[in-house]
Amino acid sequence: MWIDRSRGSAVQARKFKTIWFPLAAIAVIVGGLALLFAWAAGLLGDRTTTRTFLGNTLQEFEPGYRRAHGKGVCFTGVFHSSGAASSLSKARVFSQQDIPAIGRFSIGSGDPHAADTSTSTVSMALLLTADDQSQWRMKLNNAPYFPTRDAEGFLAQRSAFEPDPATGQPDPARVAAFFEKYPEARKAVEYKATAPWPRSFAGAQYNVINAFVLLAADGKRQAVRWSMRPHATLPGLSAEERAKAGHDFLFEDIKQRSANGSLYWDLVLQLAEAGDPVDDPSQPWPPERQQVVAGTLEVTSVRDQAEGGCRDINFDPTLVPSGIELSKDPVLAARAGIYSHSYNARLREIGFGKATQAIGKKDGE
Ligand code: HEM
Repeated sequence: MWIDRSRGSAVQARKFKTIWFPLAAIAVIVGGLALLFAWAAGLLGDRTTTRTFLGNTLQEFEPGYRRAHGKGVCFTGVFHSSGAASSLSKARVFSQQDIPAIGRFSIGSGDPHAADTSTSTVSMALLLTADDQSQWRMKLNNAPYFPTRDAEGFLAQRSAFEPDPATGQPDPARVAAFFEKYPEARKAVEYKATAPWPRSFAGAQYNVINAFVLLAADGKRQAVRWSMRPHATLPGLSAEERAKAGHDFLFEDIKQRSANGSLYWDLVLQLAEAGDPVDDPSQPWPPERQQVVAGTLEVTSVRDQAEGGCRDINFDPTLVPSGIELSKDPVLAARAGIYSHSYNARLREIGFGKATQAIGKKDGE
């Protein structure tokens, strides 16, 4: 029998050209895209992504709560602008007299049920909505500065101070290596070791830490940081008082104080001068820098976070009104993505009915 071998190989070649080659090309493209997406999402390699900061809190966490500062309480009030900053920024918040405010007090712990004595970090989040519908969101901590010059330093610090399972203490060699890379962090660690423990949310000064730039109507730019300076002056907790303090003493205290009348904080702008480190949140500016009291926040009521209106707000500090701009501080830039990841996770859990406690329901309701 005669076999036309040349015809067979021509068929093979056509098959390769019309079927196998396109299939292989599609497989390479799809595989490449999958790898690219995995890399972009931080699932491949050891690149630092917004996910890296949240780690396993995206999966293994009490549903519906913030991935940090989970224990909090909502407040409402009014921001009374003094007008003193209106020449520095064209943002409406600096000229409108009374602006509705919603916010949140929280403690720094990730655990939404932590004892109030488990951390000395207390915080305020705030959203002001002016009559031109512009919004100013911010998050402030009682710490005066960030430990490290960049966001990766925050991760490095967390892992360096992780207790060694063998000793229950941080490994001194890892801590030393961290300080060698981030020498600026010594200042914050020493501050934390000696800083007073807050007695009340009402007496704490809350600091924005990252710098922003005010843009005036005449086009002038001024770098600033700001603080919420309390009218109440309260001493820190002594060690004995701390040992005796109840599990929720800060939250009980603020509910009681606000029931007795309004609570006040001045919004104090600190103006940078030439040469001040505007893009490094670990470096405070000299205390003698000019200050401007832009207005006063009056907190009129405090309510549980499950129903108080602040639960589903992302107080992302990069969402600023026209007249306030972001500095080039890398920690500020990193925070936007981190907060949006945490926000997406908790709202998704609420949406899928997994967050009974966080929304104030009992199991089975
Ligand atoms: C790389 C650094 C940081 C990381 C990884 C981080 C992480 C987080 C996360 C995951 C949340 C929960 C957000 C949500 O679900 O809405 C949060 C909340 C918060 N963070 Fe940060 N943060 C960082 C830097 C800072 C800085 C510099 C400040 C101080 C100004 C700050 C102040 C706050 C406050 C006040 C809250 C609570 C906000 C609220 O009540 O809604 N954070 N943080």
